[in-house]
Amino acid sequence: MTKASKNILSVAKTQRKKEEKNKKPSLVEAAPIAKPHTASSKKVSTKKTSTKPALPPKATKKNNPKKRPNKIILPKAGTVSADILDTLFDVVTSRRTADPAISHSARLLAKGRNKVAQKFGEEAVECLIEAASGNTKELISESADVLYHLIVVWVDAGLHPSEVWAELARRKGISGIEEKASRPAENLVVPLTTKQE
Ligand SMILES: N=c1c2ncn([C@@H]3O[C@H](COP(=O)(O)OP(=O)(O)OP(=O)(O)O)[C@@H](O)[C@H]3O)c2ncn1[C@@H]1O[C@H](COP(=O)(O)O)[C@@H](O)[C@H]1O
Repeated sequence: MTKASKNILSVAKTQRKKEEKNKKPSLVEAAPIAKPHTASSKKVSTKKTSTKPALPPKATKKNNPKKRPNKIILPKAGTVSADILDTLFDVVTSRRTADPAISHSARLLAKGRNKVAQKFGEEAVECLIEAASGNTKELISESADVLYHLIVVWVDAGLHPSEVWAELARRKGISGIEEKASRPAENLVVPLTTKQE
């Protein structure tokens, strides 16, 4: 190596160190970096150092793929639609004939209607406990359990989600208060006991 190229290498290293000190590289920047365009490097690079490879980036915690832990990227709230319920229904339906040894849905469905209904009730109670306790994070998890087990109930009952969606659509725009007031008088529940008795 000539004295001139040693000097260039030394200038490049110092420059790179300065740059790394001033900013944290992103994953995109982890690609090999080009040599800095200093006046001296430009002058000589066309002759003696043009064939030399660029210096590899220094491994840091952020750009070293060997040290980066595998991250599971979960969908963010707002990026998944309720269509996932229809997909889940199709999956659980397909499990009716699956091996109970490898499918929780198959195992549950094989236990019969009472067990399916009981599991849904248990999950609903767990959900309401989290709601009443104000535990938002746990409420998300328990709500997902409730929806899954409700879908198992539907599969067991031979009911298609579109029937429930249609019922919700029918109710759209009808206030619950208005609907209750329009019920026939015989449907009103009369208390069996009163405080006067
Ligand atoms: N969303 C769910 C889901 N939510 C909860 N669970 C399971 O429901 C079970 C509830 O646990 P519990 O201990 O309360 O109930 P348990 O194991 O029946 O116990 P016991 O009450 O009988 O004593 C757990 O095993 C959970 O993993 C679910 N299992 C499956 N799904 C979905 O259903 C798909 C099909 O699953 P498999 O049928 O297992 O292939 C999966 O890909 C998921 O998308």
